[in-house]
Amino acid sequence: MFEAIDFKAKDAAQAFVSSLKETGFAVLKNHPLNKTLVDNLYQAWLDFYRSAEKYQFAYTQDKQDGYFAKNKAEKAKNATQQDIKEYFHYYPWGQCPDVLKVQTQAYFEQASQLAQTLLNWVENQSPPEVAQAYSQKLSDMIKNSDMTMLRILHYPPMTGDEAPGSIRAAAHEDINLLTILPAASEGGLQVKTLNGEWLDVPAEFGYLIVNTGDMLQEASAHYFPSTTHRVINPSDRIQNTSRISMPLFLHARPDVVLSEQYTAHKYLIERLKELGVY
Ligand SMILES: O=C(O)CCC(=O)C(=O)O
Ligand SMILES: [Fe+2]
Repeated sequence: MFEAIDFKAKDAAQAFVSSLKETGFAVLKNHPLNKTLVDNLYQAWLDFYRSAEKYQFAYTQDKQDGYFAKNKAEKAKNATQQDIKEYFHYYPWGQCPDVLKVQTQAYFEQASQLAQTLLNWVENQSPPEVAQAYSQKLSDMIKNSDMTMLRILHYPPMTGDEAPGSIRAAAHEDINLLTILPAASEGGLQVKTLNGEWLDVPAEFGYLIVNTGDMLQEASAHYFPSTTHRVINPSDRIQNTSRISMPLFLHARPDVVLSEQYTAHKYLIERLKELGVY
């Protein structure tokens, strides 16, 4: 089970960073995200996904903003089937339906600010030998970055016609530095522990999931492990239900050196190619 960390506790930063180190993720309670705003966004984006308007926002390969239809959805590295999902990549500079813009931008700012705070915690709590190996301070890696992105996902109700073996989101690791993931509208998210067990993550707004992405793993020479996670298909009881979720992916500027081998840009492009979206 999870031990939730109280975001407002005195030792929160230390507890948070040691959880990332031990498991690649952390569960935060007493977090500052706004439930009403998130609920409203889930409903408003669900309406968008139910309309044909979505097709006017198709993503472009070079910028990666906009709508990814189900048949364009990424295929997790090493997975044999595409995920059963459609999604939208929101960047402040990118495409967004007018009716969703104000609230989506408000949430983007709220979640980005929290992500920055948490990255500062990681920076301050990194052991000296790890911190010395960062090419620049973690907080500088995201300065003026326009790569941080909000992904709004819609997992449609299951129809029974899904390709055998396909799953809402196959096991994967996130590409970015840190991911901020409020409870989805339904359960299904599981994270893999370091001893290989799948653990159900609570889908209650009070618990916020934060996980390490591959770029932080790379920048820390694997001191911080990047968590493997997935979204399993619903049981019979909720077959007819859509699922909406909204991870924020905190990204470094493209020029940032992560390791001897990679800049953030090189790393991202390599990963997008593996996912079949670039
Ligand atoms: O839908 C979720 O709960 C998780 C989504 C996810 O892991 C992702 O899009 O990277
Ligand atoms: Fe993910």
